Amino acid sequence: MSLELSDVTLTYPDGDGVVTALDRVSVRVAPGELAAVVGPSGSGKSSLLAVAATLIRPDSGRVRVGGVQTLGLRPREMAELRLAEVGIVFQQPNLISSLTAVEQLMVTEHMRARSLREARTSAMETLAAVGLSGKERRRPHQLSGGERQRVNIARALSGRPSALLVDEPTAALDHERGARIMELLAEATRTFDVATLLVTHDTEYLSSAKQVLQMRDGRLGALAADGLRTP
Ligand SMILES: Nc1ncnc2c1ncn2[C@@H]1O[C@H](COP(=O)(O)OP(=O)(O)OP(=O)(O)O)[C@@H](O)[C@H]1O
Repeated sequence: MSLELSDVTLTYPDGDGVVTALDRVSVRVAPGELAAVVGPSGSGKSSLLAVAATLIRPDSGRVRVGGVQTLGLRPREMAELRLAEVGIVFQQPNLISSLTAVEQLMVTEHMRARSLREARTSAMETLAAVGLSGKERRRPHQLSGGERQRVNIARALSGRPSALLVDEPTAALDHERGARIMELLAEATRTFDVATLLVTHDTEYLSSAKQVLQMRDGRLGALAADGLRTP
């Protein structure tokens, strides 16, 4: 089940007028596919992620996640859909300092009303899939920056979402670690058959992306060698 935004427009109030953060944006990401969106600061990348994550309702247009059309859903139904179908990787891992890696995942597993035993088994499997076998009982301060980012990614994948939304995953990492995290995201996208939409300033790691799109002034187009080509 893919992630699909069709003709999405989002405005924010700005004094007497409005700012158009997303201007008739359409994008479709298939399961197992990674799409990257690049664009300058203020172009609308965070707004795109927030709408795709069902955190913000657009003014117009349609958002479909995990086969569900979100238009017309009540806030509670949106929250349930988000919990079941959406994984979000924030730029900062925001791990809880007193919890071990496996416990970080179990917190979100438990929110999905799983038994503790099921939650632990699933959390261990997910950590293994991101290369953290043997480090399940470490707390955040006992992990490297890259390993903390892996726990962050594993936590977002732990509910087996249909869509994975990733905000600037390489921003705080050096070149080698940044490249490894992008490879991991590409691999996890295939392993978990998830539709991954990633936004980034970094244009150097885009080879793992199936689609590369460019956001400019709220409009999304294919990234062409000669600049923006609107669809
Ligand atoms: N809550 C808000 N109220 C008013 N305007 C906003 C709000 N959030 C964002 N904007 C405006 O919407 C536009 C898009 O912002 P957005 O945060 O989506 O850009 P971005 O590409 O993610 O930027 P950055 O790379 O700097 O994080 C910008 O003009 C921004 O000033």
